[in-house]
Parts: sequence; C-alpha cells; structure tokens
Amino acid sequence: MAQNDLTIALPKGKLLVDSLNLLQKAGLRCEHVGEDSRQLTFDLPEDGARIIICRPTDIPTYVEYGAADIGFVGKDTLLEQNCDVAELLDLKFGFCRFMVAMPEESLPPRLADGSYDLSGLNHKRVATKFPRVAQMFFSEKGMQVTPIKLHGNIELAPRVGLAEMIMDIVSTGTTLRLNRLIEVAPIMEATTRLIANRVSYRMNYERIQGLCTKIRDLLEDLGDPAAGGEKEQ
Ligand SMILES: Nc1ncnc2c1ncn2[C@@H]1O[C@H](COP(=O)(O)OP(=O)(O)OP(=O)(O)O)[C@@H](O)[C@H]1O
Ligand SMILES: O=P(O)(O)OC[C@H]1O[C@H](OP(=O)(O)OP(=O)(O)O)[C@H](O)[C@@H]1O
Repeated sequence: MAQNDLTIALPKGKLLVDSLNLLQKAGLRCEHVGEDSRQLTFDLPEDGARIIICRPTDIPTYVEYGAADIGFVGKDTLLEQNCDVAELLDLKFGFCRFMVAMPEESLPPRLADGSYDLSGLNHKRVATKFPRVAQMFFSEKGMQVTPIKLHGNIELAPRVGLAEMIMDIVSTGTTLRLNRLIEVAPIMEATTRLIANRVSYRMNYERIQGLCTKIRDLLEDLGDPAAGGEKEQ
C-alpha cells in the first residue's frame, strides 16, 4: 500500500451493500469486497485505496484515530460515539429514526395535543444501545432517566422487566409490533454519513473532497441532493 493511499472504513452489516454500491458508482473497483465476510482488509491498488471492514459502532473510532481516513457510518452511531471526526456528507441511505417505546399495556396518559405525557417516566429505566442520546433527549425535557446499556434485542428488555421503556432506532416498525411495543416519543431521523479524520481531510483534501463531490453528484443524479463540505455535528 502506497503512503498516500486512502483507507476507507466500511461497516459490516446492514449498510455494507449500499456503501459498496456507492463507492463502485464513484469509480472504485471494489466488486470483490465483502465476498468473504472473514476478510477484513481489501487493497485496491489501481484506485490508490484500501477498504477495511469494521463493526458499525467502531467506525468513528477507526476514523478519529486515523486508522482510516474516511468512513461510512449511521448518524445514530455518530451521535452516540461522539468522536472527534469531520462529517462530510449525508448519504441518504440506511434511513431509521430514534424513538422511545413502551409496552402497549403500560402506556403513559395522553396530553390534549394527542402526544404522550412523559413526565411520569422521570427516574425510570430506559434500555438502549444509545445511552448518550437517551440522556440528551430526556435531559432536554428536564428529566432524568437511568439508561441500561444493551448491545441488541432491545425490545426484549421491557417485556421481562429489565426496563420500563426503550430508546432505539426503528425503520419498518416490525420489531416494535412483534413485541407489542408502542412508540411514545419520536426523537430524530438518522441516515448514513460520510466522515473523515480531521488531519487526513486537511492533508489529503483534494483526494477526499474529490470523492465527496463525485458521491454528491451521484446522489443528486438519484434525485437526492446532499450538501457537500464539512458540517457541524
Ligand atoms: N432496521 C434498520 N433499518 C435501517 N437502518 C438500520 C436499521 N437498523 C440499523 N440501521 C442502520 O444501520 C447501522 C448498522 O446497523 P447494523 O444492524 O448493521 O449493525 P449493529 O448491529 O447496529 O452494529 P454493531 O454490531 O456494531 O452493534 C445502524 O447504525 C443504523 O444507522
Ligand atoms: O423497525 P424495524 O425495521 O423492525 O427495525 C428496527 C430494529 O432494527 C435494529 O435492530 P437490529 O436488526 O440491528 O438488531 P439488534 O437488535 O441486534 O441491534 C433496531 O435496534 C430494531 O431492533
């Protein structure tokens, strides 16, 4: 691998195929990447690049420390990890929403405007993969909750008495429905973002911004204009 080759961190799992498709459309010869799920690094010598495959939650860490120059990551993970990276583009795929949900048999009362009254949930336990985002959401409402950090199958927690509610991402709503949970508070939407190591972005500006521009043009062609350049998180 040459010294100024670009290292690109991609998340294994749900976002991998769309991330690879976008890179391929942007001209990278990465057809073979991800074929063997145990292989974690892929050199693309003709493109002066290397792709590394990471756990989705680890992407911001690889990028912050400069082990990768750029990375693809969900905004949900980016907010929770709170790493010092530059957010360059909203890639508009991997759409999901943060929300709070509770068992259908123990819903809070409704307010006059139809929304749920969350005030009775003060000091209750919230099971989540996103304790930081959960605390931010409730503290903005002047409330305190006890986050219980889990790593998956969050919807199970209120069903077995581990927590009164969950704070999680929802996409189709199928998992909530199957576990008889009802959304009581929407929080915010999240899509996949292109992020960069701050030093790499400065040192390798033309290369990274060139790729960014190509991807932004592709997204515009697909009818989804996304703003280029660094954004505040
Ligand atoms: N049901 C979903 N629909 C759409 N996008 C989703 C959905 N679930 C997760 N995502 C998006 O995909 C990203 C990766 O999710 P994925 O399920 O592949 O990994 P993960 O299990 O959350 O990660 P890790 O293994 O590091 O805990 C999430 O951070 C989110 O941005
Ligand atoms: O609204 P839906 O389309 O049903 O998707 C929502 C589910 O997807 C995510 O879980 P994931 O599949 O990543 O599994 P996990 O519980 O192991 O994190 C999320 O945590 C929900 O459980």
